[in-house]
Amino acid sequence: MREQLSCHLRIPSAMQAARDRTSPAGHGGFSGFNSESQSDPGFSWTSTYTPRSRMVNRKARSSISFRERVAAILGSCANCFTPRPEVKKAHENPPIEAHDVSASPISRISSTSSTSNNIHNISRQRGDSSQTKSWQEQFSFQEICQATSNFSEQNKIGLGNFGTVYKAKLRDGSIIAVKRATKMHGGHLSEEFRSEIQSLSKVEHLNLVKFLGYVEYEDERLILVEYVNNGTLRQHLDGSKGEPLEFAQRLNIAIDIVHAIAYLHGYTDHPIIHRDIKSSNILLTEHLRAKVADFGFARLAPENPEATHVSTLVKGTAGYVDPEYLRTSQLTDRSDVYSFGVLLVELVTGRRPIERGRGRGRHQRLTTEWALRKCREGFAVVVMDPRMRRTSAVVAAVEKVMVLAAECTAPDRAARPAMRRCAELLWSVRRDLQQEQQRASAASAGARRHDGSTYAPPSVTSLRQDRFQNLR
Ligand SMILES: Nc1ncnc2c1ncn2[C@@H]1O[C@H](COP(=O)(O)OP(=O)(O)OP(=O)(O)O)[C@@H](O)[C@H]1O
Repeated sequence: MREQLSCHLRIPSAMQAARDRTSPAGHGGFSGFNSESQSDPGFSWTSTYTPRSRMVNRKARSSISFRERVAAILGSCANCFTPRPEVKKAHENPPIEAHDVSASPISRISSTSSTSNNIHNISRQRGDSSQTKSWQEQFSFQEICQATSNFSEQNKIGLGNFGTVYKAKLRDGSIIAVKRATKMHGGHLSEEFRSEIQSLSKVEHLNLVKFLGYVEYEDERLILVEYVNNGTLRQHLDGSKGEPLEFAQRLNIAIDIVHAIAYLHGYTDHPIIHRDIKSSNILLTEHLRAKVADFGFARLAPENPEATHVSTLVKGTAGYVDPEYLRTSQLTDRSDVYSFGVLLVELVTGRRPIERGRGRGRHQRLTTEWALRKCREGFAVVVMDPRMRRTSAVVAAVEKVMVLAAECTAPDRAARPAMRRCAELLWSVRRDLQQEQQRASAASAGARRHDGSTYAPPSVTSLRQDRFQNLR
């Protein structure tokens, strides 16, 4: 753990360089990395696919120390391109009743204080001279009690392994999310760890949930993060939130996710591995922008450039964990790529990685295995979430995404593409889809103009089975 912590501390020195590589554009991509300029990379059909999704004992996760959980959540970060934390204003959210709580005297400390105390502030200096005013968030346990109406049921928004998540309204009207550790996660936080928190809090990206601060008070441990107001991707795929997502929206979400993870992996010479990429860790904004949350298991990639992995206790979520990581306990950025591949299948099918309710045996229960088998047989259209509209353009795009998913989930991690490569591929899929849809709508308009008939898109049966022919 000590080694891990020391790795974390080196991040900020290279932060600016990493920032520079990140595009301010929403679904755009990396700067200096123009999606339009990418030639259609096509797909190399060389990977072999024999997914071996396995269960991970979730109980093992509860043994994770508070330190480890916090360390990681911290990557939940911020938008590099705005001067202020993008917290929701009161008028955008249901009001939260704040009432007084009796609390022990709380003293404030600055983020630079070296004294042990119960309040921790994160200050961020912005390099942009137009945004010279650095901002500093200060939080006390008492304030958070008030902001959450004393951790009322009404303000409870979720429950995870770390603890309970609450919505909180700060005095300035901002809305944030507060993760309150269950007491078993308690423990004293060292100065070293506080310093680490300060460091990791500087990892910022539009598609990462911002870390705002933390509070340590008696046996209470609170992590304060940006509130993202439109539920998790899993809730949307389950249909418990919002309208059914169309494929183009899912593709945009995948691209947001790939940007966030590629950013972490490309974080200077000390990449960060998320380790728990899953649909319930993807939060959506009202505009369906995705933000990757919960660095619950994050840790840094190998510090030594010659080292190819870090050895670690296997952690993650059943169905998403890289089988090679499970087998060897050796973690690389390609373990995140595996989880991302599973997530791609989830986006296309709408199903969870493990569908316990679907009959006996592995036939349909292991979604990735099932879906890729269907694709290899030429039935990509069958695996599509039935709530999505199907056109030939969409089916063609789905096929490409499924091929990428097959590559990402290749048993041999050396065969898996880097996240940056995944981004390039998804950009090209989106570009092709948009062009195809524009052509179709132009043809439709033209057809109506000339003869009054409506445009009939090509049959979806014209699947390009050859895409999958080399996938085993
Ligand atoms: N920043 C946030 N903004 C809005 N809602 C959030 C936020 N963070 C978490 N939530 C809600 O709280 C729930 C629990 O989140 P948490 O990160 O603690 O656990 P989880 O990711 O669902 O599971 P696990 O602990 O296994 O990672 C989420 O599913 C989500 O509904």
